[in-house]
This record gives sequence, structure tokens and C-alpha cells, in this order.
Amino acid sequence: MASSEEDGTNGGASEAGEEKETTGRRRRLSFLATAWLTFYNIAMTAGWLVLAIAMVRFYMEKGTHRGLYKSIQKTLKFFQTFALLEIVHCLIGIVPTSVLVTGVQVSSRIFMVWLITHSIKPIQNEESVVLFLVSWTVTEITRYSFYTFSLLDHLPYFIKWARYNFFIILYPVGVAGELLTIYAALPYVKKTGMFSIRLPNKYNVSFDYYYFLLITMASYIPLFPQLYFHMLRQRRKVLHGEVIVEKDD
Ligand SMILES: CCCCCCCCCCCCC/C=C/C(=O)SCCNC(=O)CCNC(=O)[C@H](O)C(C)(C)COP(=O)(O)OP(=O)(O)OC[C@H]1O[C@@H](n2cnc3c(N)ncnc32)[C@H](O)[C@@H]1OP(=O)(O)O
Repeated sequence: MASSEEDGTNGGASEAGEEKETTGRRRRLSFLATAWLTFYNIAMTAGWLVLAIAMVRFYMEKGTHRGLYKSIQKTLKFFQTFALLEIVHCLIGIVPTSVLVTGVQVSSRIFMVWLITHSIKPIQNEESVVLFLVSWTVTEITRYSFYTFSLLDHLPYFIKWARYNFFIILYPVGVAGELLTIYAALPYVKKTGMFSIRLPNKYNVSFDYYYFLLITMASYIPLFPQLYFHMLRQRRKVLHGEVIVEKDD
């Protein structure tokens, strides 16, 4: 008697069954990923909106930027740290964005929040802090609402336009705010020797945070143009429908 594998009948049926199961699993995964991303983007839009409202209210009540950072720092730290998940989203492949581009973007923000503004209290009232805060806030409200509406298949043209135009001004303004803030931190870091490790020590390693900051500032020179041109390419692709490499002609 021919076995099912030999005659191919049941083998075919089981292959078809496996294929159906795999497709089903993929569909469930993609449903879960979409549901998660929708939740994530709504939460992030709401978080940055709360920050925007808090900043406007603070300025209207006090008429100064002094004390602004202190009043919004908890919300800022929470939502900017939560954005580390974006690197995870790229790593597990639920968003088709480059891990490198996202990694540079998110890690530079985390660095600004935790290792600069949170750690160096005397610079918290610098105007440059307001510069990057406003720039990040407008960018993120636009960006996360863009992702949310796209996932819901109801993207208003204004949001799409804003996502791919606001950055032209906001990106350089944000970067200027970040660089000026790091620059303002330098004298304090030099004077206190914070986060630095001096020799001699039992591990025989030394680290100077002051020089690390200088190197970080210098690294904006090659990295920022790359991110900016990446965004300009995305802008051409999304707003003008340009297929950048895959064009036939
Ligand atoms: C340890 C110290 C390190 C220090 C390092 C220092 C050097 C740093 C130098 C650079 C400094 C930069 C500092 C940043 C400052 C600022 O942010 S200033 C404020 C203004 N900023 C901006 O305007 C920048 C905005 N930046 C971006 O948007 C980034 O480039 C990005 C977030 C990484 C986006 O990248 P991109 O590849 O363009 O992604 P998208 O086009 O948006 O998405 C691609 C596809 O993926 C989908 N997607 C992405 N994320 C989501 C999501 N959350 N939810 C759902 N879907 C998502 C998106 O829809 C796209 O899908 P398709 O449409 O199918 O292509």
C-alpha cells in the first residue's frame, strides 16, 4: 500500500495545512504589531501634547522660561525614555526603518535628557534648552500623529505635509539648541570633573567627560547632515512620489 508521502495526496494536504497555519500566524502577528503600534503612537502623541500644553501654560503664567525645564522634566524624561522602544521596533522588524538612523536619533535625545540636562542643574534655565524642547515637541506631535493616522488609514494631507516640511526648520533649530546646551555645560563639567574617571585606579582606565562632550559635539558635523539628507530624501519620496533607486527610466 502506498503511503501518504509516496502518493503525495496527504503530503500535499499537510503542506497546504502548514502554509495556512503560517499565513494565519503571520496575520495574527501583523494584527498584534499594528494594534501595539497604534497604541504606542497614540500614547506618544498624547504625551508630547501634554508637554506642549504644559510649556505654553508655564510661559503664559510666569512670562519667563526660567523654571520651565524643572516644571516639565518628569513628563519629558518619561516619554523620551519610552521612545527607546523605537529601536526595539526596528530590531524586531515591525517598522521598516533603519536601526542605525533611529538609534542615532533616539540615543542623542536620551543623552541630552539624562546625561546633560538632568545631570547638570545649572544649565537647565539656558534659552538653548527651550530651543530644543520646542523643536522636539512640535516634531514629535507631528510625527506620532502622522504614524497614528497612517495606521488608521485616514491620514489628513496637512499632517503628511507637516511631517515632511516642519523638519526643514525644526531639525537645525533643535540641533542648534542641543549643541548650545552642551557648550553651556562644558565649564561646569570641567570644574567638577563629573562622570570622569581619573588615574590611578585599580582598573587602570581613565575617562574624561569633558573631552567626551567635545567629541560628541564634533560628531554632529558628520552625523547631522546624514540624518537631514535622509529626511529630505523621505520628503521627496512621500510628498512628490519619487522612487529614488527603483526607477525604470
Ligand atoms: C551617546 C551619545 C550619542 C550622541 C550622538 C550624537 C550625534 C547626533 C547627531 C545627530 C543629532 C540629531 C539630534 C536630533 C534632534 C532633533 O530631533 S531636533 C527636532 C527635529 N527633528 C526632526 O525633525 C527629526 C525627525 N527625525 C526623524 O523623523 C527620524 O529620521 C526618524 C525618527 C529616525 C525617522 O526615520 P525614517 O526612516 O524617515 O522613518 P519614517 O519615514 O518616519 O518611517 C519609515 C517607515 O516606518 C514606519 N514607521 C516608523 N515608525 C513608526 C511607528 N512608530 N509607527 C508606525 N509606523 C512607523 C513609517 O510609517 C514608514 O512606513 P512606510 O510608509 O511603509 O515606509
